[in-house]
Amino acid sequence: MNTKLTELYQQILLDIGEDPQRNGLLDTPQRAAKAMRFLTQGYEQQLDDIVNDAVFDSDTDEMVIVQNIELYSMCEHHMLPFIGQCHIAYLPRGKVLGLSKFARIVDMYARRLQIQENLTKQIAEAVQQVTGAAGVAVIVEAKHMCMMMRGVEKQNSKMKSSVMLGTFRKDVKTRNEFLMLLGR
Ligand SMILES: Nc1nc2c(ncn2[C@@H]2O[C@H](COP(=O)(O)OP(=O)(O)OP(=O)(O)O)[C@@H](O)[C@H]2O)c(=O)[nH]1
Ligand SMILES: [Zn+2]
Repeated sequence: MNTKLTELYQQILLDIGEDPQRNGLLDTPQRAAKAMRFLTQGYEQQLDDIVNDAVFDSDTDEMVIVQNIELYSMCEHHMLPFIGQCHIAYLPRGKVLGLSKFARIVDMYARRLQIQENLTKQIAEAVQQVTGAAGVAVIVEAKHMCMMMRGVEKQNSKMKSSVMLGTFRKDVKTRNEFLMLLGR
């Protein structure tokens, strides 16, 4: 498969002083292109397809939390990975979302070039949109390779970002209940 992206990776190898013809690198441009397509496949996905009508009627209005969803994204400044976890809570209002769909929503937005703040907001707004919930809370905690492998080279710092919508934003008690259930 000789796509444009494959050719560009060949060029990168030359540019960094490598020999794309040496044995170990022969298939590398193609592999790297395939990996990059995978890591950015979120651009080709739509929320409706991801959710696939897995929104079910329910009369519960109690808080639901999906915790520790792994997250692999890439920062839009350096195109280096940031890796962490996402926690999502919502207050259903007549509808609940299929459990796996929270992880699919996280992946859809994570597999794009992102900054963590925007990623957090996009996940929260998507959950709000598909569930019509009374409130949505999202926390993302992640380590950024651009801060670890290069730049300031800090190995232990972690970024935490949160977005609170609806009741989670307006009502301190609800927010505190969420944080308590998360173990914060
Ligand atoms: N707020 C935010 N900043 C991020 C995120 N990912 C990377 N950054 C930051 O984006 C900034 C880009 O800063 P620049 O000064 O333009 O780039 P740089 O010279 O490579 O910066 P250094 O990383 O400080 O070496 C850096 O401070 C990064 O740490 C993110 O998800 N959110
Ligand atoms: Zn970065």
